[in-house]
Amino acid sequence: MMRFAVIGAGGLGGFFGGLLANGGHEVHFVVRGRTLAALLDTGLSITGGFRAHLDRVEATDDARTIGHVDVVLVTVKAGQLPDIATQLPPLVGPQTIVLTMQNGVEAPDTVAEVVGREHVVPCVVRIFTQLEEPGRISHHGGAGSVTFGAWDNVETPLIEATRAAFEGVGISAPEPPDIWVDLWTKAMFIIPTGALGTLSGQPMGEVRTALRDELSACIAEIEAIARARGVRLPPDAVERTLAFVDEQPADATTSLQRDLMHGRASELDSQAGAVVRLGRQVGVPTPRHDLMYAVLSLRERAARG
Ligand SMILES: NC(=O)C1=CN([C@@H]2O[C@H](COP(=O)(O)OP(=O)(O)OC[C@H]3O[C@@H](n4cnc5c(N)ncnc54)[C@H](OP(=O)(O)O)[C@@H]3O)[C@@H](O)[C@H]2O)C=CC1
Ligand SMILES: CC(C)(CO)C(=O)C(=O)O
Repeated sequence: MMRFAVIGAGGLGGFFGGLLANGGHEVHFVVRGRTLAALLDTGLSITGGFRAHLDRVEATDDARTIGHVDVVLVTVKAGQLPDIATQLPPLVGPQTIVLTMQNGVEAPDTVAEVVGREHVVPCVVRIFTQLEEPGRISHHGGAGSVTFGAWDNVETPLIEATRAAFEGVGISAPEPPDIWVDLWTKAMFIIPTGALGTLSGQPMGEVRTALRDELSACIAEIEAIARARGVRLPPDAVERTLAFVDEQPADATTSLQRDLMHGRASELDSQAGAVVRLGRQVGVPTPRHDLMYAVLSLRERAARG
């Protein structure tokens, strides 16, 4: 059995932490406010395709009370990473690995600045979960997968054991050939579909047909940045991404899209914003993302009040 710390107990943190605790692993949640009170008072439940109920879970708002763990799951939203910087160091011993589960491509670097890249294991989640209320998580759709790998893609016994822990609780966790390819591949899917979907007010079925040329051009902007950064994408990365979009249910939307459509703060800055920033860094023009980011920033500002 392994020792985990899970920072945040929202859709992803509550889901993974709950399943791992239910599977007999030692899991400590690092949470705050209402979530801390709910976890300590009523435990944690997961509904949907995966189910679990835990009357009691270990939770604290101070990671120093936990000490070193084998694995940290960082599950706050990308924009919340700076707020947890002080919670990370007490959890990280010489061997500890820290999985960054955020959408977008910047979280591994952000977390590496705090704990060192030798501890960071970038992670890509292809599972849909939702925080219903503190301590109550729902799972939607298929079983999905979680992929992760070391910064240099070299498998270690601890990463292997973590894979086995996920698999042991029913979560597919295959070893990706190159985690950076995986991370950018998901970004090429989620960022353009989310931004175009929000701007048009349409789900993926409409975006991939009525806006196919724009979608393809947006994906190509992200592809160009990835290549400029040395990510070894396959030659037909754009076509593969379009094919993946085509496989999604016609009414699918992304979490960013749902957040902005409902007037909630979103991960716009770490998605379209990151494309604009990283494009400038490597000298790749991103005119479509520049425009989408500028327009959607007005919505984001309104949502943040
Ligand atoms: N859910 C999903 O299906 C998927 C999500 N992702 C990515 O995973 C990341 C997390 O998403 P998701 O789980 O849905 O988001 P949620 O908003 O459901 O969960 C984030 C949790 O982090 C907590 N949190 C924020 N700041 C702190 C802090 N300083 N200390 C302790 N807890 C904190 C929040 O609690 P509080 O109420 O206290 O703010 C909240 O419960 C995102 O980057 C998302 O893009 C990727 C793939 C799928
Ligand atoms: C599509 C999904 C749920 C993939 O798991 C996602 O990551 C998002 O909408 O932000």
